[in-house]
Amino acid sequence: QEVPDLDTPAVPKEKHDYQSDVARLRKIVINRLEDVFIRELISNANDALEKLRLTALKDSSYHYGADGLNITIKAVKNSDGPGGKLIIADTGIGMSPEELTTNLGTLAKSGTSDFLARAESSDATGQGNLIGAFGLGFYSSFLVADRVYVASVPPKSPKDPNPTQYVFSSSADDSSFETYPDPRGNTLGRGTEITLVLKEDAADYLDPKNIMDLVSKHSSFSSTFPIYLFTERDEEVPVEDEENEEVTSEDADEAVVEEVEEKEDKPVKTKTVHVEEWLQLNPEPPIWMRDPKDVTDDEYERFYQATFKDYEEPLAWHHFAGDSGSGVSFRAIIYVPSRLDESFWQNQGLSTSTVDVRLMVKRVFITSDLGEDSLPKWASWVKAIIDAEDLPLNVSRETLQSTKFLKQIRSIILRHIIQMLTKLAEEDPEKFNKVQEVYGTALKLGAVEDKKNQQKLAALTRFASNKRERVALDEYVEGKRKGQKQIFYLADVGKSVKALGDSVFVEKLTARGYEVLLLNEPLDEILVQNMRRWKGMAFQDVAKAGLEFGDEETDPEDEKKEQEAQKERFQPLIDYLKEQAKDLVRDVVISNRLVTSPCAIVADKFGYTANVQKMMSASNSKQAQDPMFEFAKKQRLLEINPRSPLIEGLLRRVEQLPDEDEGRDVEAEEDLREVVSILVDGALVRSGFDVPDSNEFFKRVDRVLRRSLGVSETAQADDTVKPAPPVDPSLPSEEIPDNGEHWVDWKDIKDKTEKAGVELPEDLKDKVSIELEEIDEEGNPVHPGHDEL
Ligand SMILES: Nc1ncnc2c1ncn2[C@@H]1O[C@H](COP(=O)(O)OP(=O)(O)OP(=O)(O)O)[C@@H](O)[C@H]1O
Repeated sequence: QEVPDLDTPAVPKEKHDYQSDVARLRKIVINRLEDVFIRELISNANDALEKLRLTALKDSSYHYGADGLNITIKAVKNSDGPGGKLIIADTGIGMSPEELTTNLGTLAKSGTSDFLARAESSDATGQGNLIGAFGLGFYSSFLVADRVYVASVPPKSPKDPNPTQYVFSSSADDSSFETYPDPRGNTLGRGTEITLVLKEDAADYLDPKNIMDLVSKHSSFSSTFPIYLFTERDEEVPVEDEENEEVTSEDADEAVVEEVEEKEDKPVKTKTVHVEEWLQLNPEPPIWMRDPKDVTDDEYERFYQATFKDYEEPLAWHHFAGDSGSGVSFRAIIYVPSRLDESFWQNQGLSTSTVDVRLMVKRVFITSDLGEDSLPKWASWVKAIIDAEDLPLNVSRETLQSTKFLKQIRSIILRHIIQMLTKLAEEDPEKFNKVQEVYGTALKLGAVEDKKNQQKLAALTRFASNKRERVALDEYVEGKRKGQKQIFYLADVGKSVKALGDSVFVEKLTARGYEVLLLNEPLDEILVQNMRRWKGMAFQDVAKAGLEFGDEETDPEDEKKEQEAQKERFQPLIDYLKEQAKDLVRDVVISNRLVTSPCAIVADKFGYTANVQKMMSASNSKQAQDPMFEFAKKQRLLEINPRSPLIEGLLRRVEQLPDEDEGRDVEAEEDLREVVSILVDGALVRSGFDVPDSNEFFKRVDRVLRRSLGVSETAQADDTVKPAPPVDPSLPSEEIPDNGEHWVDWKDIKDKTEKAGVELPEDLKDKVSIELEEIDEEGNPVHPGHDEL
């Protein structure tokens, strides 16, 4: 039966304006020719089919019956000239007239403006990727089509037992679109048919071979439903036996003798037939159902890109089958994307996006919303597809919840992602390094937050150290020195690893060959404090009291004696320092951690390290004003290095101070106090703390410098300054011409100001004369001979 054309002038049409973003978007898309359109349309068709299947699962009044769920592609060449149409149809959920208008005429997606900004500003390269990445699906049709018709009709339902098929029509350069009832009537029964009237230069897409290539390149994984391509060809087929027999039987009598010969010689009669065939383009079972041995890396990558709409390749994946423990067997693939979304650290709370974990039952997509069982924050970047074999197919989310399966999925995925990364660390260190670069901090977050998996996750974390770029805790333990019972670390958020390595606290450990973890990420210190020990070794902050090398007992007897002697010898200095620095530290001790530095400030066991103190002050929380904070702040020790010549010199000076009955030398005492105070402040800075009063500190440094240079301590700098001249109200206000440029080139100013003077505009030059005179601070002329000017 002849159907009226899709677009007849007789039909009354409703005209709509595109939402402005859509107009912007179409401009970008249309100007960049890419092959992605077919992938986008297939992916939309797949979504529509999935939606229908889900709806039918939940609502039994919908059924898709025996007519199947599929996607078809058909190229139709123009009979009267070059060019033609490409028709992509699906038997999915379809769209009502209102849906045609809202879905295709508006962009509701939140990321769209962002995309527009990026796409408009970037150059043409990689646009296909961008389009794919942002899934701007339907509009990519205009890459290849001058005009696009979308005919669509929703399935019959009790609410609408007789839905009308509607058409959306728009040309590539229109800023509006039309909708109208399809003049052909309801030709689809159910679903959507997209007709692309191909541009002249897109005629290649009329060749089925090219479409086959494209689909296998971009879309073989975009759909779990069969994709059929219409093919037609002329074929020479042998004429049917019956006909042949008819011919031979006529002259059967004569032919008997020569039968054999005749059969060989006589050309087989053939005829040309026109064969039309729907060829399935994706005959393979879905990738997760296949044996991992038979799936190539390329297939895994393309499947990932198509399913999770990521234009980059995944870093790693793991394909496995298993049993949930509650009797549900499943197959799954989990992927590690090559980058962590920028929003990862910004989003508060649990955030898994809708495509991240796709739960299927017997190949049927059920949900990607695991609700309260979604992955914990640290693993929220995992992309997974999981297909359960034996759940009842009519599962709704509610019944799913009660099957315990969702909860199990969560721990299954977490377990496997940890297993996979652990294996990767052992077998492919290079790739694991990449994983570290992207997910290092997320894994640390996991080790802090996911108590159940803490040990395994902590084993996957890596830290910088004074010996290696990256070290695992287990590697640290392996490399420990004899007797060593502590894992040494120094933490200072934001400092470079090098600066940490150069710290006074690390110098001795480095010199003696101990490994020190250099922690500069916010989560590092939280993690080690949270875990307290690893494989029986306690974490020890090297900036804190309690540092033990573990070989102290084995020190030879005479060495111990020497230490005792040292303590005795330095006692006068220790007493003196204790008194001088009593506001800053609780005690003064001889250090076992310094090599070349004269002294350092060390946090007591329960005091705050510089790092913690900084974080607390910066957070400006109530905590910082808490008296406990003040108390903990002072829980510090001043450690002095007996081998430093400076300390040795200081000891001599303290000993030389005349005591009360000898008559005090006030000046010498003052001198010494100043030196000590600078030394202690220096130690604070060197140990990462702030000096209590930096003005005082620099004044003292200033005085000591004067003394060492032999400059008078009381001589004042000439502190007269030239006051800023007032504005003369009798002159017109100075106007700075606004030429739109607000940046002034410093060089211009310099050239012009080399000589004092005033630049007059050309037209004023002979009308105005200006005299300049130099004035002093009080505003009096400096050169009485100014009238010579
Ligand atoms: N074949 C189709 N059947 C039913 N609805 C469709 C079809 N194609 C598009 N739509 C509807 O039009 C909307 C817009 O499609 P478009 O491709 O522009 O974006 P999208 O599919 O939402 O995004 P993405 O491509 O990232 O999934 C879809 O969300 C869907 O509701």
